[in-house]
Amino acid sequence: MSVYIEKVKAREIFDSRGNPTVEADVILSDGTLGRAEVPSGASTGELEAVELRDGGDRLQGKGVSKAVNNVNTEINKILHGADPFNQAQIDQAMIDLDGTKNKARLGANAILGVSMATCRAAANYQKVPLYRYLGGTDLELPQTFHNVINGGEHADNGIDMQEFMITPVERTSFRDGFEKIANTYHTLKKVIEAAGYQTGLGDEGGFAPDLNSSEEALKMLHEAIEKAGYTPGKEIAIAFDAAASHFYDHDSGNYNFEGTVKTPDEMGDYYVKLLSEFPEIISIEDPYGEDDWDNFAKFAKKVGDQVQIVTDDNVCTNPELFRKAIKMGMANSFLIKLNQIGTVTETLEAIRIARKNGYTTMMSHRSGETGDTFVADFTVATNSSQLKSGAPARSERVEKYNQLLRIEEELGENGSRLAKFPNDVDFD
Ligand SMILES: O=C(O)[C@@H](CO)OP(=O)(O)O
Ligand SMILES: [Mg+2]
Repeated sequence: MSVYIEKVKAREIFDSRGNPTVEADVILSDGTLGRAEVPSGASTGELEAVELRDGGDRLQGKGVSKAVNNVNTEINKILHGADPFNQAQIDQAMIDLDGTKNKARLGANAILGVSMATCRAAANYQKVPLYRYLGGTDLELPQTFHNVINGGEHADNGIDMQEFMITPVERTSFRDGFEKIANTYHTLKKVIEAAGYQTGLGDEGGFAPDLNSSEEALKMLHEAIEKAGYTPGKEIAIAFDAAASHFYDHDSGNYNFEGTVKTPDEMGDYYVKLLSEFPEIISIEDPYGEDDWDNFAKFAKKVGDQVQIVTDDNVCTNPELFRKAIKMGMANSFLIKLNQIGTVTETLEAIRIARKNGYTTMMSHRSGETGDTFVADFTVATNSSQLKSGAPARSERVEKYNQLLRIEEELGENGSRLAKFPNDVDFD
């Protein structure tokens, strides 16, 4: 082996919500550096790998010095001399060192930082872009989903559903699609202002007007698409992440949704009504709570042939949980978040399982983000076809899209393939 890992080290930096998070460096024996920053979620699934926080409370600005220390001591010790091109071996060594099922001892934030930084160091050593190092050839640019109205745990307003997204359908290039999204975003601001609401932003850069209903948010999106000069469903479509665990009542099994109590069936009727009112809705994420697998599966079976149903909080990018969901037929799409599982290798395994079983994959940022664009390269490298990374505003979100613009340029604007929704999968 000509080059090996000389040193691994980490430090505490801050994320887009002003909370401490981990940055990891992997330094190779020839001095090559790979660096990665770890994002952090708010609406986290119960079964996510553990983000190690000093004092344990993830949203109170608590530090990550324990996770940083684990990188600088134990992880540094076992990875010294390791082959940076053997990603699977490196990830497995950290999993074994941790010794728990959910990375609770060393912290998924510690392990993921090193896992991603290793990919970067290897790519830098070979002097190839990250997406090439991880993905090789035959790559496509994803369809992007932009959260432009924020609710739920991402905003302080009366909307219970978490994310209202717009996505470009008909587009001649990635750039063309992104320009259409930016135009719609600017028009949406005017629509919200005209209706007399504030246009302050939520965690993911979308507007957070104090509306009282999700339906009202969808109406505004519909109006903004039209006023921007596009046809809803043709050039620009709509998707939402209900993140329903947030309004699920575990005791009664009902949903406390925007001033009403709905049974699971009533919740389903509500979504069906939204689908008929807004036929431009093409994707629904987490319509049911994370403990409500049966109703989730029932709903997916009912409408899954007409709309993409994405599962996030229930399955947490965990290959084992993916298998359970597939057996139950509980959705037709998986959300993919690196830090829910904690290593690059396990994330690749989750994507492979999804693909083999005809599920689409939507790659995702976290609501607490950094300037790191790893997720953009990773989406292209894995041909994940879909990426949600927030609004076309605020640099921790936009940098991911800017990276995709650069990748499109590198691949050759006319020669690059654009992902087709829904990832060439037939929902029937
Ligand atoms: O629920 C989600 O899909 C994510 C990302 O948008 O939010 P968070 O990072 O807060 O879990
Ligand atoms: Mg979600």
